[in-house]
Amino acid sequence: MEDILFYTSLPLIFILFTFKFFLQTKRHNHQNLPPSPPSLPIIGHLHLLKPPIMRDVFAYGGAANPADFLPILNWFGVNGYEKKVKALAKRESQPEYYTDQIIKGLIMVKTLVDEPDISKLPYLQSIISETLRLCPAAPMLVPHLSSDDCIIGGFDVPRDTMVLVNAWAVHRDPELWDEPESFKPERFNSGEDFSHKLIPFGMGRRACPGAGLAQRVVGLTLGSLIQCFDWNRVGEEMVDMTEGKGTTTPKAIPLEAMCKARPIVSKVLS
Ligand code: HEM
Repeated sequence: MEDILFYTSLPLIFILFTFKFFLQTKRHNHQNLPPSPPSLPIIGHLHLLKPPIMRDVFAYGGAANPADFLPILNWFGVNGYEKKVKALAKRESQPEYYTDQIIKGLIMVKTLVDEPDISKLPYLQSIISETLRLCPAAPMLVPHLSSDDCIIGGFDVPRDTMVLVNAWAVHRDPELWDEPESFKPERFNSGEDFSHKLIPFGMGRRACPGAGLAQRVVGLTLGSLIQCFDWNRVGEEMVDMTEGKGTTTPKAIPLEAMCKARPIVSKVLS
């Protein structure tokens, strides 16, 4: 008799246990919902992601479904998880809204860009290289002094002469660059060796020793800014790229831009 009671109670205990697990999962999911992103200036005409949908996508994406472990629960209608995911799928069906860009964003938003990712983002690197080509931070590099009599480009240069390298002109030389005045990051994807004509860090023994560090930090900063915010101009006019005076090519008119936090920012702030 005791045996019969024991064996008949086993499924009951198992179902109760599973139900408890289900309730815990439910509570856990609700507790872990990240807060909505803080409201930042909104750019009116940009099509923005809906934060509540994103919040639910991330919450359900990481949740365990009890019915996956015990399919019998589906017969009893204890499949709230599945219902929620199906309802979410209906809320998300806006084909005109889900452009390739948005879909790529949804896949990559999962985690914040980190230093090891930078080398795997060649187009980001190309954007940085093209920016340094057109706007080298030190357009005349740093003044050098010839340590001996020498000939540079056919010119006799006596010892102790100050030598300036016009990197700005080298970077826009039509003999060296195709469409030198155009901003074309893709030119760096050709596999060509640019080390002799792209010289924002100088070259040779006195080249910038911080080039590797600078490229990583700029890549990480730019990557994070693109990943975390939607950007736009403040008005209709294009950004004024006129160069101001100074050794480090400041912009004549400081850059002003509008940004709107993407949902991933809530992850950073929470
Ligand atoms: C985007 C960022 C940077 C740019 C565009 C840049 C550019 C340059 C340039 C053009 C030179 C002169 C090279 C020459 O005359 O041939 C230089 C020199 C130098 N840079 Fe940078 N640099 C950057 C970041 C850094 C960082 C992050 C560090 C240090 C951590 C650094 C340290 C130095 C030093 C010590 C020199 C003098 C090297 C020497 O005279 O032997 N730079 N840099």
